[in-house]
Amino acid sequence: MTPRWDLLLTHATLATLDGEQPFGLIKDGALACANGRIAWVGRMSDLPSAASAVRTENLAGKLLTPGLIDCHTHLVFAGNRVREFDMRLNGASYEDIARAGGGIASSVAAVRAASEEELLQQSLPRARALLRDGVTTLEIKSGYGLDLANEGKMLRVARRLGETVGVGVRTTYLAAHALPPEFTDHADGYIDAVIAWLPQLHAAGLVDAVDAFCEGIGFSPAQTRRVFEVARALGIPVKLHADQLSDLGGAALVAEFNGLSADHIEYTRDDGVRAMAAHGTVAVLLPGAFHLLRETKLPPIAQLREHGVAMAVATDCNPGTSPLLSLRQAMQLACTHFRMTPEEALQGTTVHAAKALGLADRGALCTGMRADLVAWNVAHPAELCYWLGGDLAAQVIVAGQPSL
Ligand SMILES: O=C(O)CC[C@@H]1NC(=O)NC1=O
Ligand SMILES: [Fe+3]
Repeated sequence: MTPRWDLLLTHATLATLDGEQPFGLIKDGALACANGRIAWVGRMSDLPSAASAVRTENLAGKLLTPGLIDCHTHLVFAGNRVREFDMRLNGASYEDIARAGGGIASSVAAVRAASEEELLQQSLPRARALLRDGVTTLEIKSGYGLDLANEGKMLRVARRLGETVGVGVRTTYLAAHALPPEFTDHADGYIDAVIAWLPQLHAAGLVDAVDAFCEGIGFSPAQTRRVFEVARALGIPVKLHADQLSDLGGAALVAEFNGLSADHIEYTRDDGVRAMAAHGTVAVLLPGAFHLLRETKLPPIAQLREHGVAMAVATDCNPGTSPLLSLRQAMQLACTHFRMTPEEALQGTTVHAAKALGLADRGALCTGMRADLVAWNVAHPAELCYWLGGDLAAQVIVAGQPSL
């Protein structure tokens, strides 16, 4: 039977992220889409001669990759915190600012004051900026509402962003991000509330995963564990802001719950890496926050490689530690600061990022996967980590449809 495709892209340099070749590279390749899925991928010389498509486009050697997946963002927020940026340039630490009532708390006030529509309108430009730079799936966390109504507002805005911009969105409930003013000095009572709100938000279809900020200026391992136990009882996967500023054993804790990912992990020790390897927990590396905070403690990249822990890379787009609007820039920082290879960085924003979100239908150029694709104005995948800035995405295709 002659295949009848919707779209056929020819003469492309395919970075499939599949197979034995570095980047899964196929020179002079072709890829066909049908009904939003990849229907055929391979060498031009193997293309079925009778194949035809509604639209055929010759990419003339351009690089074609899977759509990029930003697996860790706080993209929904109001206002910004440029003043803190200036304070940090003058020597204040992230903790100093948080303890002085700035930091996350100031974003909480702004989100609570914003309507759902205002929050959507302020967040749309950030989602569109990431899309223009090749992102076709976004994870978006709550965590600036810190009460039921405002956490729900954030999660609804996250869902609406996906519908409005036309990208895939996975939501993460991060009410355990900071202590709201009404619970000052009463962290355990706030965790009771965080746990109480979860079933209702999950029943409303707003929660795909649960996260917490396990840190000296966040919540303790014991408080984190309480949240995770309720998530597990509800069948919701977990992930964790783990060991970012100190070693609290966060990576081992989220691995114990078969967590999707441990994120940041600058201070994670070998036992945490081994636990992640044993449980298939992905390491999500966030070089934007490392860079903006001028952190010096590197995540345990060598141990992650040694133990075969999948490494993802994300923007951590947020107004405090990582106002980063380019996942490609995060890849560049991951190579420059963390010495990841360009192949590891691209794996980190495709196949490994999909794993960090529990998604098996995207992240590589394989038959049957979602036809989320980016055609780039470059010839080799390493250039995605090489160029700083620039407008490299020639076409972004989501579920087989051009999105730009
Ligand atoms: O500063 C913010 O607004 C969020 C910072 C972000 N959240 C977290 O737990 N760690 C981070 O880097
Ligand atoms: Fe974060």
